[in-house]
Amino acid sequence: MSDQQIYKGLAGVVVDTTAVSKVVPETNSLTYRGYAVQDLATQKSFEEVAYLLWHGELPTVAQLALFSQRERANRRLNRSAQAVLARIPETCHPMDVMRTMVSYLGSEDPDEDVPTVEANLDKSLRLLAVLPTIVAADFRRRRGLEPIEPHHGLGYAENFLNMCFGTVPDPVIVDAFNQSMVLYAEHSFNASTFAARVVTSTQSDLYSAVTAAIGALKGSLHGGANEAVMHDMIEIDVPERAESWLNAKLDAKDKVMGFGHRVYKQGDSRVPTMYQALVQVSEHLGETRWLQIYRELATAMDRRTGIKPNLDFPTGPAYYLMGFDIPMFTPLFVMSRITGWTAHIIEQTRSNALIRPLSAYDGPQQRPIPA
Ligand SMILES: CC(=O)SCCNC(=O)CCNC(=O)[C@H](O)C(C)(C)COP(=O)(O)OP(=O)(O)OC[C@H]1O[C@@H](n2cnc3c(N)ncnc32)[C@H](O)[C@@H]1OP(=O)(O)O
Ligand SMILES: O=C([O-])CC(=O)C(=O)O
Repeated sequence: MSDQQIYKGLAGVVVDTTAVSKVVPETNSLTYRGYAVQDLATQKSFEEVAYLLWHGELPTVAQLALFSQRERANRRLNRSAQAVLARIPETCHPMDVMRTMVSYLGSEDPDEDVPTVEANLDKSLRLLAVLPTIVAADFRRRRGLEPIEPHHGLGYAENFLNMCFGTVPDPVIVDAFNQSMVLYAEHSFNASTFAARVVTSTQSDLYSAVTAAIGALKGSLHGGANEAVMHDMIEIDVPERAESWLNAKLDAKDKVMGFGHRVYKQGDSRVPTMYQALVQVSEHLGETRWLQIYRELATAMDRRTGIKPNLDFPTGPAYYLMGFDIPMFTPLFVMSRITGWTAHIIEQTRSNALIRPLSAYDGPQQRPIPA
């Protein structure tokens, strides 16, 4: 065995600087470009936060108007992309659709010899605008429904919800959805963002980096946890069963999805805001079963392990209550995190160094090929 220090999972390793966001687990704080995420979630639209992440400052009224105009103008999925979507089997996971569609869109958007910030910002905006159209069309086709065209008179959240459900829901739902988009948008060097930065560091293109990030987000230790949370809650079924279900899970040494975090050990800074959004949605709809299971599980988990919920824990039931099918939850995360990923891709491009760590070899010693 080597005597080199191993940083398994890169835990605790600082690999670069970033000006996009700051996570301070000790004070339970998360800021995007210096603004507290709780303030952004409750006071700003997702479009404003996207602008902030990409440009470093919140938009003026005129800048936001121009940004929204460009976002609205890029929402339609062209015919060739619609045809690709129609060819992807409905039996696959919707995250496979996301990965394939982003890869396809990359083939329609030519690379520059040397990617400029401006060109990458344009590509990022096109993805921000069109991903909701893809998610909504995929959601509807799985229900045997025709897609609904984007509505240029509606903001990002209203338009997306309208494309999914054929109606703009009550402002309570729109607001909770907007908050989830803001809270999911960015989180420093998480696994999917790091995957995007690794791909970018080889001087590959933005679509390749986003495709890799989608693959990383799909896993249940990362974005896929929001789906797993809801499957678990449905299995638990009634609040009274939450504690015994949890104990059986922990006794079997299984992970409980939606709990724990690589960086936060005293609780995820985004959870209180999303929990309030979940409360609002539950009370508005008069359906508090999932909220009660949430409380029972969180209390029992804390009592037994001290491990706290992460953001995927409240978003799971919130998205379910909003009417989304469970396999669509992680694609919703993609719609939001496209902003953080691309902000990091642009930052990595500006100040690049090939990402290539070392490994300590622990295989067989050198040996001759058998005769
Ligand atoms: C938006 C997001 O991506 S947030 C993350 C979403 N992912 C999940 O919710 C999946 C469930 N959670 C987990 O698997 C983990 O907490 C992770 C992967 C997120 C972070 O884990 P790490 O920092 O690598 O810590 P690690 O997995 O080593 O856990 C440390 C200890 O806590 C335990 N632990 C951590 N999370 C959990 C959990 N969710 N359920 C049960 N035990 C847990 C581990 O079993 C381990 O115990 P041990 O020391 O006795 O072996
Ligand atoms: O930071 C992480 O490791 C995971 C996470 O919470 C996120 O990506 O939002």
